[in-house]
Amino acid sequence: MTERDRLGLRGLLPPRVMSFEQQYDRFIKSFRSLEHNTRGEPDTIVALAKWRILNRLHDRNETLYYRVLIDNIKDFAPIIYTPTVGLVCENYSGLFRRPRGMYFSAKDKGEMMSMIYNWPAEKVDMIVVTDGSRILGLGDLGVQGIGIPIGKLDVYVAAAGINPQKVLPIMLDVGTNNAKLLEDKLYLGLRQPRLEGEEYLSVVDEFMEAIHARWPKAVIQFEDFQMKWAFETLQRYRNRFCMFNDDVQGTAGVALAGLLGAVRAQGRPLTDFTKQKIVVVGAGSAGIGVLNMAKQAMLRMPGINRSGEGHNQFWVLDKDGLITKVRNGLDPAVARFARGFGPDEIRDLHEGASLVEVVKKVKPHVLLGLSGVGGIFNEEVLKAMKESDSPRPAIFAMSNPTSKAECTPEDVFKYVGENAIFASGSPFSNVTLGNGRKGYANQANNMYLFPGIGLGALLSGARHITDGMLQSAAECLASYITEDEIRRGIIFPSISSIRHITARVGAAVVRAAVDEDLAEGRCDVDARDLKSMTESDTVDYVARKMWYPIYSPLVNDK
Ligand SMILES: NC(=O)C1=CN([C@@H]2O[C@H](COP(=O)(O)OP(=O)(O)OC[C@H]3O[C@@H](n4cnc5c(N)ncnc54)[C@H](O)[C@@H]3O)[C@@H](O)[C@H]2O)C=CC1
Ligand SMILES: CC(=O)C(=O)O
Ligand SMILES: [Mg+2]
Repeated sequence: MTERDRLGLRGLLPPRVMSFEQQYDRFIKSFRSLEHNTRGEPDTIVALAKWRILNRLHDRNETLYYRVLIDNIKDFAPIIYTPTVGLVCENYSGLFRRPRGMYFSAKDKGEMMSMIYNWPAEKVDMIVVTDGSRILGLGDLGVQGIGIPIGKLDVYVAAAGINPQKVLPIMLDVGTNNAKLLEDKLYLGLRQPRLEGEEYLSVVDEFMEAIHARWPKAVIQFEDFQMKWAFETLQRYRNRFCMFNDDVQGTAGVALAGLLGAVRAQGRPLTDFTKQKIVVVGAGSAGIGVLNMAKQAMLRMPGINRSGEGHNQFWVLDKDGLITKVRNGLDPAVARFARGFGPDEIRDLHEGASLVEVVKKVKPHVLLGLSGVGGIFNEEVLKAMKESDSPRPAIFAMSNPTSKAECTPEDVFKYVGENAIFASGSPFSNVTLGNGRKGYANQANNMYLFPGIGLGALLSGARHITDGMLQSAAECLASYITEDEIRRGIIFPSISSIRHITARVGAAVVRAAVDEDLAEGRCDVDARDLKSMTESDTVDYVARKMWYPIYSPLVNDK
């Protein structure tokens, strides 16, 4: 009541004061009754209804929203993140009620340095930016892609404890090539084809300079840019700004942790990673990111010729089938992984060979999908995986959202066998196998790493994010799982532990920055303080820095 008096609210609210706990319970109760009342309705209707009730809470009470999210992250991540966030982006024009974040468009050229000051918060720590050109596996969604930075930053708040007052979701609207959106009268973005070449880059350059001018210490995460711009912007900015590309670098670390888990699941030492035969379906920003990081990890292992010559454990397919050295016009990033034609190299395969042919001939240990093509690991492909040279064949169906997953866990345990290891980008339920055993549906999503990469980079005060920092993040995630869990087919921890995982990953990133002499520290913790911390001090420090949602008194009680 004192607070109401001091804020001039007496009479503007009903008399009874509800506690935080009561408000929390009331929300959860209304959420559960929504679940009950929509039982039997189509999945998309239910998903959007759940998203709406959470979004309304987000708009009116940030503290309660984030507490609800943190406490129920396993239940709510599929609503604010993949898969529902994909549906929200697709229907953004109809769902739009109020803006969130900032929108920089091609029309703002020359104005960005001043418009950045329109953002009302004094301080920004974490930025997620997209140009909407490749939203999950849903393609070019133009301005509607803003849902992705919003969802990613919700995960930052929940997992990394970034203060929600200091996050900024950003849409760079440079047009869209999606004909349906260009014709849609309700479409909220620029109705023009995407800028290309130098015109495109000059918009992104100006945007990056504007951000850097106002918040030089902010970490900038690039998200869901189409492949050519994902790689180009990463090369262009990674040594000049504190930025990373989550689809290329975050995904790679998560996939590497999963690949190492698959080696352990076979009861083999980690150094046997160099002998794994890995088929990757999808040679886009995510697939190539994974291949680069996996190759680097192999080259660090003992007994491997460090030039990497003669060592190609990967068979990579894109929409035109198996990629070989005779393919014309290959992007140099992809060409590194093209198969040659030596007797060992090609295994009776040919340029453009189909997935099923490749799996039958190679008998891979791992089949990893980042293709954006739902169901491409069909019955025939999965049955061929049963003949894998691994006693525990691993299938990673990493494309998002759920409709784009390369296969389901049910099909994997049915066609590949109960010993298979399964992981997917979007969440699936575990599968009940015979004898009361469980087939684990692991989630292999970059959400295990990006919050820790961003938080670690921020707290280290490093001016850029190096491969060493990313590698430490991946190794930290890989070592999180115990031998017993691995034996049972669990290769990723539960999303419920995301804060705990993020504190560790964040600390690993800080330590790597210290080791590379890049950590400058932040606020009252300087480079020397960071240097003097042990590993466990660093975990404590990172955990202590996490924001946690409670009502802070605005006035002190008498
Ligand atoms: N689980 C996770 O954490 C992540 C998942 N992803 C998912 O990965 C997917 C791909 O993302 P990007 O690599 O950025 O997209 P991209 O558009 O850059 O690449 C897609 C690749 O798939 C290939 N492809 C298309 N049709 C194919 C077919 N029928 N057979 C074989 N290959 C085919 C294309 O040729 C291209 O090489 C998306 O669905 C995205 O949601 C991306 C990042 C993280
Ligand atoms: C998870 C993610 O970043 C993607 O699907 O693009
Ligand atoms: Mg992404």
